[in-house]
Amino acid sequence: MAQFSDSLSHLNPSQRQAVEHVNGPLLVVAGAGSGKTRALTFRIANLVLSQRVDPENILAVTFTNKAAKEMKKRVEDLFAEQQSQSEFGKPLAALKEYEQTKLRSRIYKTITKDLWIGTFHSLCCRILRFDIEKYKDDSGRTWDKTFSIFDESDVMTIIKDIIINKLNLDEKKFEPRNIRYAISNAKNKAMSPAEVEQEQQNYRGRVIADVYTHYLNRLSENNALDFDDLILMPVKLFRQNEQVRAYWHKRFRHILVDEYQDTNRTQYDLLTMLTTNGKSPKQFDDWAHRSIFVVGDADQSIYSFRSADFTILMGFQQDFGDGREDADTESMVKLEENYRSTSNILELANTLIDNNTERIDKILKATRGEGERIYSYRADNEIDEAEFIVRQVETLLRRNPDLSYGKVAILYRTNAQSRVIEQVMVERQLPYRIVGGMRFYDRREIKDVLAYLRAIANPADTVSLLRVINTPKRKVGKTTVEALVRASLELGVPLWEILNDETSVKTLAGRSSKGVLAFAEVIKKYREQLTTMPASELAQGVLEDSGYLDDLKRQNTEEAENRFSNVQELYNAILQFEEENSGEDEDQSLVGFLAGAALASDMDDSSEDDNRISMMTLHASKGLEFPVVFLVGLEQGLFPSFRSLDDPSAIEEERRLCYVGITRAQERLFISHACERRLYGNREIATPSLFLDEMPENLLESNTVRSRAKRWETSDISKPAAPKTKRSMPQGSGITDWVVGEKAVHDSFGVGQVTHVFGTGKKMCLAVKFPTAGQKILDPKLVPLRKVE
Ligand SMILES: Nc1ncnc2c1ncn2[C@@H]1O[C@H](COP(=O)(O)OP(=O)(O)OP(=O)(O)O)[C@@H](O)[C@H]1O
Ligand SMILES: [Mg+2]
Repeated sequence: MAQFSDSLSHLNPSQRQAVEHVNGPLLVVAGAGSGKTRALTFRIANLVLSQRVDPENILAVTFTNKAAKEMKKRVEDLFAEQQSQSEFGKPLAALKEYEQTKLRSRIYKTITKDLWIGTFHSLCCRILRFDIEKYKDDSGRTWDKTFSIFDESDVMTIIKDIIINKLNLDEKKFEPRNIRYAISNAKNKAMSPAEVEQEQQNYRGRVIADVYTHYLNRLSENNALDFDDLILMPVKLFRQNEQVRAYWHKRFRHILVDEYQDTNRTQYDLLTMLTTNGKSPKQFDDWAHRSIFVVGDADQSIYSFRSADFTILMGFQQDFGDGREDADTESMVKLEENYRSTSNILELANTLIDNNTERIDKILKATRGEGERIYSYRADNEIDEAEFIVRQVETLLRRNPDLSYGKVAILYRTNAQSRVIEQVMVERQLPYRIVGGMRFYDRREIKDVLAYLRAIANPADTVSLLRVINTPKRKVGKTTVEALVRASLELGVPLWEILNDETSVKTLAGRSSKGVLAFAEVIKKYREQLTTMPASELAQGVLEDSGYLDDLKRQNTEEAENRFSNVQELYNAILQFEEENSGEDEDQSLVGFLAGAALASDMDDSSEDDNRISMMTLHASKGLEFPVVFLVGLEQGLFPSFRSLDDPSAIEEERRLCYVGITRAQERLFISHACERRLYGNREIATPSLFLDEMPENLLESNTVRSRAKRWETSDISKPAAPKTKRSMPQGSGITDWVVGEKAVHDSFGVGQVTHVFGTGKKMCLAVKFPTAGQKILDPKLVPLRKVE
């Protein structure tokens, strides 16, 4: 019978050493395309298939959804091949199609359910779905399992609301985006609002701390987390609760991390706590049945703006390797052969990265032939650049029958660059897809549907309720919404409690109350069926009852049709989720689906095999490879970016990004720059990138003699005018007849106590708590309310 160890012959001796090193810590460092990810996936297969490790004991982490998907696919292939040999005695390809499908679907289950392969965010989300109820933050805030995950636009909505409406600040002086950035930074450094204030010691620091506090409250009131919390919270929970930590430590006996150079401190803390159960790695003495295996390349560290720190990679051996008494094996393996690129491409990459000073020299030898020279194109402008790409793709495909659109990638520095290229591709009818660009889950209609579902699943999620309270239009105006929100804030109860009470809604919403009540009715109806109705049925029901689908149909425009088919695609995703989780003890609930959706990226990824040109930013291209690569926009101020121009270490990071881009190419690499470019609305003369200057002439072929780079002096990127500051709600100062604490008699509800007085004079309303009917908001001018003497 074939053994998995036979497959190890597809590895070189160093890779094999890495794969077969079973317990203890191991670091694999190596340049691009040297088979790090391959070693990691083989190692997973080897642990399960040769070492008989239970898949549940394995955790493999990486940074992007696309990379995680790729990793799952590679592991699935290895498992399938092995299973086919041992069950049928022949290779997978020799099986009948239905046998292959059956085998693969069985393996797919193991890989997605037992084996944890995913991004840091998805891993943490899964942990929190088990244990979040055991967590309490420093101010006693708590969350429950139905938590929502707020994305960047939800977060900005909250921050803006706090700055403008809550604190009445000028958003021009305190730009929401900057404040958001400061808060995220503080969170990642585990700083509390008080510590932020202390550190800055000025008015701005006080404002940030203030917004930060309100923001934290708002998240917990909504039973929601942001992306920073997803990783921080498990770390804090592990510090707080030894039992929880010990459970996960025991479970993940083998931890594997790809792209380790991009870990930040929090992620490092999480990994260490899982590995050593809170002990310092040096003191940890139970390596007999566990391992931590990390692979990375410091030259590909490109996420310092998200606090990634490649010194963590460099410190691995010191942290985990040295000083261990049972360190009988080496704790580091180097891989020195590149299997991906032609030697011309590799030499270009190696020469470029050699200009960085903050690096450790390493060897990366080519194993493939010289290949063709790199073609460098100087375009007149961005349109000419796009036309060049399209022309080249057409020619390459005509001349080379083995090539197809799916083997071509276009990489750029910023998302904005894609538009012109897309336009030309559409004109020339070339199929393409944007990888990780406008995410499926960021589209308006998808966010609307998810908001409905989140509002149903999580009663505290006010942000979602507000998103759809008037979508489709139900004649619920801004004033009504403000009145409802104000009441919930003043009473300190979730908005839902107000919406769920007919009397209160009628009082506050007046003529709009019909729309509000209809909306609340739908949410209520499905909330009652949350645990009994399958997620797909629930989604369909809510979309029909809310009028959302009808509204799209009625619009009868191409755009609405598009949106309609996206909504259908989401429905398909829910069905798929249910199928994948159809086992007895599996989570098929709406809450389970929503957690996955919050973390998913581009749904286009699912059609992996389709034959389209891939377009993406350089950041999104990490870990991937393509036979043909176009690296565009090599201009000063664009790549390297203008922000990095006066900062040597930022330039080094841009250079690493360029290194990542070049090393994605297997056979052919095209690089281009334009002499003039319109970007962010301004037409600018562009100067070739300094990186072009650093590339050896003998490797390049070009449509022009290159001129030496001149620095791009200025970059006047004007910001769009900020919207006008909203006025805060007027505060009356009249005297009311009613005071808090007074008793009131209502014809139907009986005797109650006034708990709150809203507004004054004609606008006055009361919140009254009745022993049987609960809290109601009432307008004493409209309903008979008597005082009790
Ligand atoms: N020993 C080997 N023999 C033949 N091909 C190999 C070998 N190791 C890796 N490869 C191939 O080389 C290519 C690069 O491998 P892989 O993606 O694992 O590299 P990597 O080091 O992870 O690259 P990156 O740094 O870009 O993430 C892949 O196509 C892989 O299948
Ligand atoms: Mg890799």
